[in-house]
Amino acid sequence: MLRKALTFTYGAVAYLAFLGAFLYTIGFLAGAVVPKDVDDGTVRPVWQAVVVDLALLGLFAVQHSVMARPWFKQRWTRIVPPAIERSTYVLAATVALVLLLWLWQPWPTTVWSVDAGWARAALWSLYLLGWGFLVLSTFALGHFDLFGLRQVLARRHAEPSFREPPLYRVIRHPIMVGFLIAFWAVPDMSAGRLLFAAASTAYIMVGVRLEEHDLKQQLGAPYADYLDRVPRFVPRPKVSHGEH
Ligand SMILES: C[S@@+](CC[C@H](N)C(=O)[O-])C[C@H]1O[C@@H](n2cnc3c(N)ncnc32)[C@H](O)[C@@H]1O
Repeated sequence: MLRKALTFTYGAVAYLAFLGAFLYTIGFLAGAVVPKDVDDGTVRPVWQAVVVDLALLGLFAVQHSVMARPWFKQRWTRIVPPAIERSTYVLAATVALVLLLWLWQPWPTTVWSVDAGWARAALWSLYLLGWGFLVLSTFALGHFDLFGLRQVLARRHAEPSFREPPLYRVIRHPIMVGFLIAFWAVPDMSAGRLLFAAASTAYIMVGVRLEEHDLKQQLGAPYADYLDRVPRFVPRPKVSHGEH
């Protein structure tokens, strides 16, 4: 009974901590609502900001990539109970994200700034739409699975199974598309924010390939067929087959 309660509490704390860091990130990149955003802080020499920021992004990328690999999970679950493997991943991602938000060095030089009110409104709407699309996609794929809550409730590890909910029938990586929209749709782009967007985009391009490679190994023919049928990021126009 105690073990059950502890397992659930661990999963719930990991989820809520991630949710807090995630919501902070929306304000951090928008430069609104939160006390410290992407362009705030003491301005240091550019090379120092670039080195620190790339190291913080690199830490996040390494944590994500290594802990998501099947070989790592296999070894890791000999140490941590399988039921909390995903929650531990979520907690580690939260720590990496909080470090990034906390230690990020500003590079506030303006790269572009859109003046027209209508264009600013359109870009901000797109920004929020990107985050909204991302959250919606997590629910389409399995929100409670992705964040480890189902595993701590069922008290067991979830084996990967192929899923193709409606959004995933159009593109293979809607969550990543949500991130890409949110990273780039911004009326005021500083050099620091551009560094964040460019490095994160490069990481997403690598990360989805690693994920696809693993899923092809784990899920076999249905996923290989899915790779052939469904595009990665950009929906294919529907070809109408006329009557013959
Ligand atoms: C953060 S999600 C990102 C999913 C996808 N790349 C996206 O952008 O929407 C990563 C997890 O989704 C799982 N996943 C991705 N596509 C899947 C599919 N079609 N069926 C089942 N699991 C999938 C991966 O195994 C991984 O654990």
